[in-house]
Amino acid sequence: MGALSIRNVKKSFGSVDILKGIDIEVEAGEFLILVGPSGCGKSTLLNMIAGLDTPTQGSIHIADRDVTYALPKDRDIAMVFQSYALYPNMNVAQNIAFGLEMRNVPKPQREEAIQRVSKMLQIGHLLDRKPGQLSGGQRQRVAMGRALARNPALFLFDEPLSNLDAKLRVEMRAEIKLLHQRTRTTTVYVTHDQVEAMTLGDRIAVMREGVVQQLGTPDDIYSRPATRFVAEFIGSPAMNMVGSQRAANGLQAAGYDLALTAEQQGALNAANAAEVTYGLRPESLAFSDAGLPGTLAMIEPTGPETYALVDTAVGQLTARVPGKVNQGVGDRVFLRWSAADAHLFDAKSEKRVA
Ligand SMILES: Nc1ncnc2c1ncn2[C@@H]1O[C@H](COP(=O)(O)OP(=O)(O)OP(=O)(O)O)[C@@H](O)[C@H]1O
Repeated sequence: MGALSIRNVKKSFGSVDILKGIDIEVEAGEFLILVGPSGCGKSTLLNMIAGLDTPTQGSIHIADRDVTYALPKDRDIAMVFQSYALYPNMNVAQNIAFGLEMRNVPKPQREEAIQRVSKMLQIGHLLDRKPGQLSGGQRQRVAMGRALARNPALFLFDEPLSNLDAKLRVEMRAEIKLLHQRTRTTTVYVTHDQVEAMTLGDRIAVMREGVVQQLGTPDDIYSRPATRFVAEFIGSPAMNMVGSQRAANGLQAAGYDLALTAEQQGALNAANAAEVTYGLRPESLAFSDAGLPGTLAMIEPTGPETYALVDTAVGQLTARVPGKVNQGVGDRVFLRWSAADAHLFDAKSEKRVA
């Protein structure tokens, strides 16, 4: 059995069902991401793992122990929040050691823990400062230090980086990853940021309206999204979605034949879907001398690559091309792609067909 089992967990507030039966098994040492749009129930689920709330139905097991109704302090977990929740009157060392003191850990061991985590997080020079004398990134490091001092069985993070500016967020993200590589503490990390999800997670649970739509490795989620929602939620710019109909020899959108592989054709025949959403990641599109004709509507250079919005008969498509684009707005262009790069979804059920 795993380090954390979430079994058929449901949660309702009054008559509103917020979580609709969540099943997740987390292995020891794994870094699991819960990601999804605002209001999908990520924090509600995390709070139940932490013991800050109880499920309406189902159970939660940590290290094979049923903790569904156990108090947070009896769960051997440590939690890091978006708001650092440091004690303003205590210095950094006291903040780090506070949890240990509450558990009556003797002073020499507390000192040892302060040294260990402050070295790991490179905050040794800040131990005498109060939280008010620290930057946002330093505060978040102290909050992590406090959690690490305890050597918990399970680390829980609730959007820990969302209060930091963009540059610091990238730095702290790398630090959290390094920290996990070093400690291998089983971790559940809530975010609505798909880049954090992709870069940090061993596996990602993509949630929508209280349901896990897909649970898989970052590569599974990106390369084989199980639903249209997952396909559009992960990846930036978002996957292009073209509405299409079955035709005698494949798929058509606005009279244009969309290329299919033999395998996709077979899956389509088996799926019996009349309307199909044909998805193409922006990086799957390239400019060419022939292909789908269109007009360049907008050019967004980012430096290493350019996002080009192209108006075509099948709708506006975003292409993500390396380097610069030589053409200008209003120019006629042709888009080309490999059929194998297309993602097919049943337009009705929104589930992946191929
Ligand atoms: N105590 C509560 N009483 C009633 N409704 C609640 C309560 N707590 C949360 N909700 C509702 O449950 C839903 C899920 O909330 P939750 O905070 O889990 O979402 P989230 O995915 O973490 O979103 P965010 O990214 O915005 O934090 C929301 O619609 C929220 O309004």
